[in-house]
Amino acid sequence: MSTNSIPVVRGNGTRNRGRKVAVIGSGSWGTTFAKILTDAGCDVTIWARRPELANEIQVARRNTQYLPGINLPKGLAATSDLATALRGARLVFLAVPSQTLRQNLLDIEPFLDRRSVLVSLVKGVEKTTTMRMSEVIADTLDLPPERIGAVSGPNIALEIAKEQPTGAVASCVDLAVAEEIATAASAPYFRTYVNTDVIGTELGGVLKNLIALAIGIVDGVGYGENTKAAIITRGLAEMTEFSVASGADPATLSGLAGLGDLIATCQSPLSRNNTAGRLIGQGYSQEETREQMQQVAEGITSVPPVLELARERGIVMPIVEQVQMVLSGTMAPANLGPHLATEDDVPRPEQRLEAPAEGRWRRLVNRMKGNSA
Ligand SMILES: NC(=O)C1=CN([C@@H]2O[C@H](COP(=O)(O)OP(=O)(O)OC[C@H]3O[C@@H](n4cnc5c(N)ncnc54)[C@H](O)[C@@H]3O)[C@@H](O)[C@H]2O)C=CC1
Ligand SMILES: O=C(CO)COP(=O)(O)O
Repeated sequence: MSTNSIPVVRGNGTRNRGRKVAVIGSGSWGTTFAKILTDAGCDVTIWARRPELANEIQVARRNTQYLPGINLPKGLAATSDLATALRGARLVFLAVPSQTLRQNLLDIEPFLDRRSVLVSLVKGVEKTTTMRMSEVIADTLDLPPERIGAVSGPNIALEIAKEQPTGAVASCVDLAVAEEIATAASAPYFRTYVNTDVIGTELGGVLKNLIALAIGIVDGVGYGENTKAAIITRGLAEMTEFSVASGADPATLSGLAGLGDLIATCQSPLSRNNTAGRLIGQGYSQEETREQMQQVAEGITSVPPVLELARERGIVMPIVEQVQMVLSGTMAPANLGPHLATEDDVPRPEQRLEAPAEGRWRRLVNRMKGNSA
């Protein structure tokens, strides 16, 4: 059963004394998350692929490429050696691109403590398998679900690195483990709640990226707030329906990992997915957009596998379908929008219900649980 949004007391430095944790990946989110954990009082080592970046973090207390202008905390250790990063770490936070996670897991496997809990901070699905990141972890390392967690929420890295306050959800099927993760990751400017709905927590982070792409596209075209509000609102309905059909609790999608992250990503010019969409809306090709982006925009990679899963599950996602058509060049960006459906994609009568009604979600949940009601 999911226990949504149970607040966890903020870390105060002493609660985490002696708690050894590792962060794998030194991009914008890995570095910011390492700062949160350090500020929460954990003993943190961050791993960077490039020794020069590890050195910059360790010595200059900076990560100028990913977090310009941010001073990193003194206690944060950095290394490019996996064995050093992982030694004694009970919690291992993963902040690498979704498409490299499987290989990164194989690389870290020899150095993992046999009690380690692996926590995904990644908001993508694996393209070749359509797996969520917790599934990739279980598949690669053969870990039980009690040793796999996810953290997600409205978490634009640079804002948090500047200590602008926000929250997130730590999720694990074992509530005690979710609480352990949340305690480690609760700093004065970062409040972490817990739930046991890993599927909903992960899918919220994956799916909001697709809606943020749509928002970026219509922004690039020059449409205003009505268009964006319609896409956000209908986007949340698509996210919820897909997630529930995948086994999630609908309440998770109304929380920080769903609606919260959707709002942040759709509104922020710092969002890479939003920015990628905007470039596409302005007429740049997908290739040109990828070239211009210096950082990961997970949504572009997630669109095809999410649509594949949606079709398998009998879920219709008109906005995500339209994003796919724009990305593949078969629809003009100016035609994206729920109000602009062409004759071919006019919603079927059952899709015209303004929101997926409670009863419809309940039927989906029952179907997932094997009940016929
Ligand atoms: N930046 C943000 O605000 C947030 C990002 N996330 C998620 O965190 C994940 C990581 O994203 P960011 O740190 O933002 O990306 P980023 O683009 O800032 O950094 C990616 C990092 O991965 C490294 N990398 C690239 N290929 C690699 C490989 N083969 N093996 C290991 N490392 C490799 C890069 O060198 C870089 O350090 C993504 O799934 C993203 O959706 C989640 C919440 C917030
Ligand atoms: O996940 C994020 C905010 O919660 C970051 O979004 P982008 O990957 O679009 O920058």
